[in-house]
Amino acid sequence: MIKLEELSTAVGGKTIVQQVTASVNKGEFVGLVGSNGSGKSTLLKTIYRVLKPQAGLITLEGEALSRIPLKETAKKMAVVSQEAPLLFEFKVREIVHMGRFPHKRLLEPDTPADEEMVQQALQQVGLQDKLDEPYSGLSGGEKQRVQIARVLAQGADYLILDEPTNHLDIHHQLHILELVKSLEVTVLAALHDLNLAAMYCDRLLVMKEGNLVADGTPEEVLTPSLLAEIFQVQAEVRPHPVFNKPVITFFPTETRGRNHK
Ligand SMILES: Nc1ncnc2c1ncn2[C@@H]1O[C@H](COP(=O)(O)OP(=O)(O)OP(=O)(O)O)[C@@H](O)[C@H]1O
Repeated sequence: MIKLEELSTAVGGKTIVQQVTASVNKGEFVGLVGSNGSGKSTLLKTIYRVLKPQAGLITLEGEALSRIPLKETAKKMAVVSQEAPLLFEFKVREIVHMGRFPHKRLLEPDTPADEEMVQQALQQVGLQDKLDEPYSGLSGGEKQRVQIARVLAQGADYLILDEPTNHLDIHHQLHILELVKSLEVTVLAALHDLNLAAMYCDRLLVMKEGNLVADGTPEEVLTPSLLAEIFQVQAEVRPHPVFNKPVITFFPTETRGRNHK
């Protein structure tokens, strides 16, 4: 379980995340949603320890995160972040092997078991053919799938994903979210596509201007009034005809009301 207690984070002297109290229970797939600039990435960066909390506490399985050595955190928590600048040229297999680093001593060579995990992870994201290709030559969506493969190879119980599907076509969006869901790990993922969030998440946390303003199941949270408040859009929410999850239909701004006299 990841627990946030009154968590605040400042960037450049400005408090961005404001006193967020929330939890991600073991085995849950929790979506983090909110408008651009609402603080989702900043909150996730604080959880994966790129940023230090300004105030408050984060615990992982009951232990204060700040007291857990970074390498131990990496064994438990894998991250797909938005920015992954690479200064050197790596092959796809080398990127995925990086997922094994937390499990090894410095300069310890890769074992056949590591190699098998790497190959299996690439197979799971459908990129086994790209094993020896340069990472920099891949498309944005392929790079994102390699990052997911790295996370799979890491074998962590907690996944922190910052918009893990924003470069993917619809087939791969569904495939990756289904794959992540099937792992039965604990997931906290910032997602922009609210219909996908509704389909895959057990619970949604909604951010607005750095505050957590809603926390509940997709059915509880994704109401027309919340969508209007958070995203300034008019929308209709109905249950999915097969899966019974909420499906949101948005009304384009310029035709708002035209067909609904
Ligand atoms: N390094 C930084 N320096 C200054 N301001 C920052 C920095 N990082 C984030 N911010 C500010 O913090 C706010 C929240 O940004 P954050 O990236 O956390 O939002 P987000 O909800 O993830 O947005 P998006 O949906 O656009 O990815 C924004 O106003 C942003 O400008």
